[in-house]
Amino acid sequence: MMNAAHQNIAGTAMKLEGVSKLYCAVKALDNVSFELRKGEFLTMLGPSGSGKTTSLRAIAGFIQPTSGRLSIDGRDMTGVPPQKRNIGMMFQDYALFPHMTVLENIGYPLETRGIKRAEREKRSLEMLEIVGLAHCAKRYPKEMSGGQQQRVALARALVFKPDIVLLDEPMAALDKKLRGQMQIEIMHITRQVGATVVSVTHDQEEALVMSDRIAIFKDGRLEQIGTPHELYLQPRSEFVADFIGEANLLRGAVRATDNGVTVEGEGWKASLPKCDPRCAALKSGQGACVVLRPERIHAVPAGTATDNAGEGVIEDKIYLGVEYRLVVRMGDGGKVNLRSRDVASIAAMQAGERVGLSWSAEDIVVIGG
Ligand SMILES: Nc1ncnc2c1ncn2[C@@H]1O[C@H](COP(=O)(O)OP(=O)(O)OP(=O)(O)O)[C@@H](O)[C@H]1O
Repeated sequence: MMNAAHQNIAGTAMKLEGVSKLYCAVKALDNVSFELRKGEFLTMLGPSGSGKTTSLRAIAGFIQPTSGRLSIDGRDMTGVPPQKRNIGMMFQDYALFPHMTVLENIGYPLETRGIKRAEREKRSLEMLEIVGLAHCAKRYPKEMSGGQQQRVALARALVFKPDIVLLDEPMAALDKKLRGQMQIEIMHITRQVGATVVSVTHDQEEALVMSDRIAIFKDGRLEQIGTPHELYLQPRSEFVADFIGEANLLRGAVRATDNGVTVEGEGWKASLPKCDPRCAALKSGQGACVVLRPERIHAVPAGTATDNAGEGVIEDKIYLGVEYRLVVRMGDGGKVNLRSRDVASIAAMQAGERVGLSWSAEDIVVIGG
């Protein structure tokens, strides 16, 4: 994660203001605005067709936005071709040159920038050291493993100190175990050299592991941008709540009471006290969605309802070592998942029995409308 000193010296690396891209009737990007800070690792996450690649291509200069403005380091990028943008790129297939050695591959962007051979080799070797492959300088890409090739590609993307490095599905070609290792390695290397990174992925875990902030895309729109923690604790839409981490989404009706506001469904009730600022956005008679994270729900004896509680029937009880997972069927047939480390009390509960669920008002998110 970015440390405080890092944030203080950081300025704005890139700014998107109302960027849209139309392909005939398709809005590949719809009025996207956000700022990227220097030294930040931002991941664009979203389902297929949500606009991640289009954003990456617009930043790289391969496509021009239909409207809006994109600036890098304060410079308007309208009409600036890719080769005139100081951007490094790493693709999922690495795109290393097979006829060049590892050292020559890394030095290639320096060569195209007119850097002399001795300086090129010195800087390429320094980068090879940073990615831990100094012993492989004379090898050819085909003599390297997938993970090693990826580190060479990363070194090539970083060697000329680009303003921004773009990573396009960087782990897609790696198996699951190597992917986990490389996520951590790429994160460390890019932070070590102070790179500003924009990465694209479908993989929620990868986004959570590597990013300072995550931008969540849906249908060409930026749904929400924030730190992994913010997105998990304060999702602003059902989509984001469901996309980041595991969530129970309970839909119910809003009712104003003497004490505050409740949202109620069949067999459950969530209550916010009058002093809670969230009450202001909730209007009696409207629908709302209550987001409950599985680890924030407590299993209690049935019939001990409070202001923030529900009741249902245990459908599955699964022991996972450090915790139990319970699947509880609610009155309307919907299911609630909970995870509990209170192994002793859950062990006594049986599938088919009624169980109470309780939570505290601070641990829920209420999405109105
Ligand atoms: N060159 C193009 N011509 C027409 N439509 C396009 C073009 N490029 C993208 N689109 C459309 O724009 C929308 C956004 O596409 P984009 O490739 O940015 O999505 P994505 O989030 O990167 O998806 P994926 O995860 O599948 O790569 C999609 O509906 C896509 O079909």
